[in-house]
Formats: sequence, C-alpha cells, structure tokens
Amino acid sequence: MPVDLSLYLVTDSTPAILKGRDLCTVVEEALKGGVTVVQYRDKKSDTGDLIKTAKKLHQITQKYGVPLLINDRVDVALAVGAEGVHLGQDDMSMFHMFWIRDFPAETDTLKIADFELAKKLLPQDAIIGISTSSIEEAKKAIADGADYLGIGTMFATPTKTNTKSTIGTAGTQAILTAISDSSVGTVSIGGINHSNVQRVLYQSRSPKKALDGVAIVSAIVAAEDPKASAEEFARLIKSTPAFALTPRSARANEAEALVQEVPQTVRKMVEVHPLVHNMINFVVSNFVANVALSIGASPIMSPYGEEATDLCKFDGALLINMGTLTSESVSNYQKAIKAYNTRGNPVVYDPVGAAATDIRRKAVSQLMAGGYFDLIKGNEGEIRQVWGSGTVQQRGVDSGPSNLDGQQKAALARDLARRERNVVLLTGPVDYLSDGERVIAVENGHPYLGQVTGTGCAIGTISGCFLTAHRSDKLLAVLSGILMYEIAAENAASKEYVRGPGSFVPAFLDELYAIRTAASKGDDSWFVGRAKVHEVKLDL
Ligand SMILES: Nc1ncnc2c1ncn2[C@@H]1O[C@H](COP(=O)(O)OP(=O)(O)OP(=O)(O)O)[C@@H](O)[C@H]1O
Ligand SMILES: Cc1ncsc1CCO
Repeated sequence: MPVDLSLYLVTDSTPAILKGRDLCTVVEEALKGGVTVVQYRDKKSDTGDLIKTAKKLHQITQKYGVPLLINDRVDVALAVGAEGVHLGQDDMSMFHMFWIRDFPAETDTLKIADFELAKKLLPQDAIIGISTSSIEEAKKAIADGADYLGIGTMFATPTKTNTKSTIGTAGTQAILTAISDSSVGTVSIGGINHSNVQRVLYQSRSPKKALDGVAIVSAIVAAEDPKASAEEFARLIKSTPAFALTPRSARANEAEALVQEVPQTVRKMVEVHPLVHNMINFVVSNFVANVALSIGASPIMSPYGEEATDLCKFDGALLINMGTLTSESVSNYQKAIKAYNTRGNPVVYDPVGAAATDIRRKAVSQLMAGGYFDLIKGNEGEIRQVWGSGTVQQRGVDSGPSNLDGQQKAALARDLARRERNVVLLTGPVDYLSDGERVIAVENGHPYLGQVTGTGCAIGTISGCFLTAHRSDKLLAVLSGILMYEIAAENAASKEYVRGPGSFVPAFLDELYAIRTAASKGDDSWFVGRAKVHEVKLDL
C-alpha cells in the first residue's frame, strides 16, 4: 500500500511531553498542520486503555485520510481496524507477551518472528514498518517484506535514554546506500527538530536513495502549537532540494502512482460530505451549487466576510472567486481568509479576470499579500497575472490567446506553486497541476466545458471539497476532483441526446451524480482506464 511518509508523527503520552493536554487533540492539531502518518506509541497503558485511545485516534486520522499505525501491538491494530503496525527489534515485544498470556496453547508462537505473525494476522494491505539501526537489520526487514523502515536513532535525545545506537546522518546514509536497489520506504527517527530536519534529509541521502520522510515525536507533541510546528516541518521538508529530487518520483512514474489513489480519494470525499463556503460570482453561483450537491458536498454561498467566523467552524473549505468583484469584496475576502487560515482549513483562490482590469490586478496583489491559499486555480491569463508577468491583458474573463506552449505552462504552474508553497492549477484544454515539485498534465474533459460559463469556477469549489476530505496530499486531492469532473463531462458529452452546451449541462450534473453514487457503493469501475494524465518533466 503506497503511503506518504514525509511527515510521520509518533505519539508520546508521557506527562512531561503532553503537559496535561489531551493526546487526541494534539494529534488532530498536528494533522491539520500536515502530518501524513500517525503512529500511536504507548508502552505503558493497559490493553483496554490502548484500544480506547487508538479507536479515538483512528476516528480522527480517518477524517484527514491519514493512516494510523500502532506501535508493537498487532492486537490493538486489529481491534480498532488501524491501517498497520510499527514493530521494534525487541526480542520479546509486548505483542508476544499479550499473545502468550491470552492464548497459552499458542506458546510456540514465541519462535515466530513478530513480523511473520503480524503479516499473518493483519489484512493483506496493512502497512508494516520495522525499526532498523544497521544494514543487517535493514536487509532482513526488506527480505521479510516490510513496507517501510524506521531508521535510527538519528540523534540522541534527552527523553530516550536507552537508545541502542545513535547512527547520525552518516550511519543512515550507509544504510540507504546498502538498500538502494529496494523500493522500501524509509523514515528517519530520533531527535529531529525544525533546525536539523533539512540537514537530516540532505546529508543522509545516498546517490540512489533518499529518505522518504522524517518521524517526529516531541518537536510536535510537546510543541506549544502542534499545528504550527507540523506546518513548519511540512514547509521545511518540501523545500529541501535533495528531498524534492528523489523520493517517490524516483521510484515510479509519479502520475501512475497518483492515479492509482484517485478512486479511493473520491470515495473518501463522498463519505466526508464536506461543506464548501463559496464567495463566488453571481453569474455561476447556482450552477456551482448544483455541481457541489451532485458530487455529494454541501455548498453555502456567502459573500459576507464576517460570516466566516461561524462558517469556518464546520471545518470545510473556503473558495474565493472574484468574478463579480465590487468595492466591498476584497475586505470581505480578507476577513474570511483570515478565519479559515487561522483554523487551518483549506482556502482556494480563483482570480477570475485577474488580468482584465487594473482594479482586479490590485485585488490580486492585496489578496496574495494577506493570506495563504492552498490552491490557486485559473486559466493561463489569470495565473500569469498572479505570477506577476506584468504584460498580460485578458479580454474579460476569457484567458485570451495563449502565448505559452505546454512546457511553459507546466513551468509557470510549478514556479508559482513553489513560490507560494501550495498547489497551482492552470486550466485549459490541457490542465497543468503542480505542487512545486510534481507537475501533472490532465488531458481529460470535453470542448463543451469551454462553452459553458462556470465550468472553471466549479473546479475551484470541487477542489475545496477534495482538499477538505484529503489533507495529506493536496496535489492528489485536486487531481482526484479534476478527474471526477472531467470524466463526468466526457460521459455526458457522449450521450446521444446531448447536442450542444445547453443539453450538456443537465447531463453533466447527472453524470457527476452517477459517479458519486458509484463511489459511495465502493464501485470504482467509472475510473478504470479513463485517466489521461502524465507527468511533465521540466529541465530546470
Ligand atoms: N477544449 C477543451 N477540451 C477539454 N476540456 C476543456 C476544454 N476547454 C476547457 N476544458 C475544461 O474545462 C474546464 C474549465 O476550464 P476553463 O479554462 O474553460 O476555465 P475558466 O476559463 O476558468 O472557466 P469559467 O470562468 O467559465 O468558469 C477545465 O477542466 C478544462 O480542462
Ligand atoms: C461571465 C462572467 N463574468 C464575470 S464572472 C463570469 C463567470 C465566469 O467566470
């Protein structure tokens, strides 16, 4: 099962770390900040308490589409339906003790390694990670079939006194070099904090294999603001050059890897039934609300900035679409953006007509200066204006004639995403989507989409829904939304009774609804063989 290991949180329930706070609250804050995996580690509580806490944690991690792994206790993982386990190298794990105590007839399991037992008992797609601190242990774990290795201890920490071996970046690099033929995931653990994380990723890298992520304990759990700490880690990880170059993309075609995860991301979005708060132009408002309902989301249209203080509490997304800007719009947008940013909920910006008038150009500068947008989406003219090309002139809300070829559009999306540390979608007959590292081109869709007003605007709303339901990989979230949308458009356009843009619109809503219904039943057949996506490789 592919898993994003980039920001891996390991919990710690010791009072000095947790400082009287509730573990579940701390974990949820960390998830809001961008943690991509959670490992529940608690070596002290009894089985009943472990299961109780693990259950609560699982409910939270599921909300964020992030896997929960249980340290050592396969029984607890099974009891709560967690996505997997992390096993140490201890000869006599707590799991063994449990197993022997509760099933005396099975004492011969003592001879069986933890790993084999975990493989036997857990579902086939469960994630199993193993702690390793030497080349031998790493090779053995790979031979056994581990999904990832927890490599460490990177640095000694005051709280972990019994560390078997502190291997530093040099020891980690030696292990990575020795296992560079394997596609096993790797994550470094031990004393990693904001000031050393980039060095850990950079210095550990061997020519053919880099770490896929870092495991963090107290730098997030003990932080005064776990969400802000996780956000800072996510930012630092993303901007480490060596890290950006290697991990997932080196292993497989990135587009293929992403596409595999689309159906489950769509299912997840339908399940979550996200609320989406639209500050949107009056031309497309009704159409977009219907699109949101068709995909299984819950739209509210509200241009009144102060309402966001209440609306953001539903933990949905905010869309800012400045299609029918007025003298009051920018201050309303700013209030809403602040509310959603403060709460850590997704914000999408659609700078409609950004390069049409001086007033809109100014609005772009004001909004870009004030808040954080998880996604900026627009046609070529709009994205160029946000980038600051200076010479763009849109004729109304249309993109205008294109000046850029595919590579240049891909580079523009990538560069803007890199600068803003977010995701950028440049729409058109081919859509270019980037998170500053990966650039994915999507060729699905139908020319009728270009003939119906609001079809671009609706993508902003849909993206907000997907970003709400799947927080760990923004690029995957937005890609899933686009594919659901554009495949529905293709299905609608192919209907015999669809003769042009007019009859296309109702058919399109029906097809969005059909995909949503299939997804809610776990039926992914709508997606099989349909995605026309590829990764764009850029030289610089
Ligand atoms: N010729 C085409 N072939 C396939 N898909 C298209 C074509 N034209 C547009 N699309 C799709 O339509 C959607 C909207 O893109 P477009 O660039 O038209 O947005 P927009 O200009 O922001 O629209 P609007 O402002 O009317 O909402 C995208 O998903 C895009 O892929
Ligand atoms: C036509 C139009 N004018 C302002 S917004 C809008 C809808 C498409 O963006």
